[in-house]
Amino acid sequence: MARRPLPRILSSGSASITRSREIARTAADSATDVLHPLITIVRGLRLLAASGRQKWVATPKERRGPKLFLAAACLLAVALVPYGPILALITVMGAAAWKGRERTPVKTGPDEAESTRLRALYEALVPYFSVADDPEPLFAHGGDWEKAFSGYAFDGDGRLTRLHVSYPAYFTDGEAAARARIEQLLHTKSGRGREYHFAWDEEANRLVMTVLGPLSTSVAAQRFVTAPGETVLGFTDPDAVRRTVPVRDGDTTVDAAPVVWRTGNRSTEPHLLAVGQPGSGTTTLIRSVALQALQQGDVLVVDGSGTGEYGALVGRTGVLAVESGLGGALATLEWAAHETERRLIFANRARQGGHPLPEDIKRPLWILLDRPGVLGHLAAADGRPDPQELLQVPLRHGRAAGVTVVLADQFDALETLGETVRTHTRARVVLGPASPEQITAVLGAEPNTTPPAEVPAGRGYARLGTGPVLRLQVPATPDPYDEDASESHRQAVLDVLPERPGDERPVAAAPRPDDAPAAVDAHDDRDTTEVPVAVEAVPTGQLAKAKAAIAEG
Ligand SMILES: Nc1ncnc2c1ncn2[C@@H]1O[C@H](COP(=O)(O)OP(=O)(O)OP(=O)(O)O)[C@@H](O)[C@H]1O
Repeated sequence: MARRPLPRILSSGSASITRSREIARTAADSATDVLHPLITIVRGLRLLAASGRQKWVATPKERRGPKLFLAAACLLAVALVPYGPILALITVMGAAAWKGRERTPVKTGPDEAESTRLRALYEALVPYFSVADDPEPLFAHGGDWEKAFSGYAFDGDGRLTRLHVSYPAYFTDGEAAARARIEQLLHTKSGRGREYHFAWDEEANRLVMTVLGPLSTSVAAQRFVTAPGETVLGFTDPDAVRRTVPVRDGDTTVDAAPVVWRTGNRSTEPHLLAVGQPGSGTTTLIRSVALQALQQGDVLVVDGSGTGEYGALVGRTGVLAVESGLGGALATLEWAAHETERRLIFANRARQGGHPLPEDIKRPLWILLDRPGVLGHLAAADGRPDPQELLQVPLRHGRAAGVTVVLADQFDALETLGETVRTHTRARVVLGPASPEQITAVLGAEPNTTPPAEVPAGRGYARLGTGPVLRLQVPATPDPYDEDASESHRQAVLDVLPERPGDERPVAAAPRPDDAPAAVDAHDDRDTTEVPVAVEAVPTGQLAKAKAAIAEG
């Protein structure tokens, strides 16, 4: 059926109506612009009159007479003074203009979009925070969300950044699963991709959700202001720890909140285990710990990944060995086990005899083991003992002997870690993207934040013993020979690296005490029988003897 055209009056009429409306709107806008000063003065006069009336009403009756007399006298004076009335008029107009000026309105409540968001959140929480026979439900479909949300804040994009939720006392906030459901829901509804912190106040039945800003990634390796025996694992949220340290951040110095790990014979977490996905920054963490350890102690590095990422440490003062081959690793760890026993015996003798500790056992010894899982695999294939077995003595007795063990591995190697390692590494770190379950498996507790799916390298969580789970950003400590790393960060590492005594000589020929192990070149010698040549240069060293024995059989 052919469509009949609209009557002319209707089709052209609507266009002319729209045009007239536009003209009227433009005229109104222009008039408002022109009359704006007048409108301001009138508004101001109205406000002045209102405030005058209020003052008059508030004046006690017995004082009204004198006030009236004073006002009349002023008026008379103004009238008699030359140009008085004109000046008075200008003053009143000026005061009215000032009073009537438009001020930015103070925001007193959520706008429409924000109210809609809060209502949606409230409705989503109803099934979790209500029961059928509650006579006065705080959460009910179509209920009053303002009673349940006592505080809230939004960012410039209209996304929630803080929310205070009051919940009914019968909600099972003691159950981790119940809490996790609420956290998951709030996290999802408030926008993914950000990290949320949840603080449950079980006594007051209140939950505070806060969106956490990202931790700074610009702090690089440097000499941190710490006491002897303290190592900065990284930096966390300012309100999570009680202390701050001044750190260089680019060209400025800022106060940062450190995650400080205490080692030594009073430490309750004498050894550390770091776990992450490949590329999450565990090697960088070990490098950062090594640089700090070298300020007061000696370091043995065993690099199971064999990628030569510790090459910059080779031959530095205090670096006793950097090993990556299985044979060398076994020998080094065997030496470390004997050294732990020796230190223990001498320390006991000194204590029993009432003497101070001998100088040669005072310097802390650090055993840094990256990817022990790989070495364990190689050892099993070659019918040799797992290097982890040699760690039993340092792990068990290291605290009293001034020996600290740091291990790092990937999630998939967690099962290969033995019982001794698990029991004695009470300082724990998880780096990189990880599920709440993975984090809980390593730290023994859930983080009270929602781990985001994407995190920069060196970002994760730390837990010292039974302490709280802390967010962590490890200082940027790249391999200074890694040309892909930032030049300033590489230079920062070079600045804190100890010197190489006699840089012009071969590393192995550097002078060492007789019983100290040799500085061994960090080649990835996957040959499991060959002992690195450097060891032969110190035939009197204990490490050399141990290596020779292992090489023989
Ligand atoms: N804290 C950090 N700050 C800045 N960059 C970092 C940090 N940690 C690691 N990186 C960068 O991330 C990359 C991987 O780091 P790293 O080698 O330490 O990871 P990994 O966990 O040992 O990985 P893999 O075991 O696969 O070698 C490197 O380029 C390193 O410079």
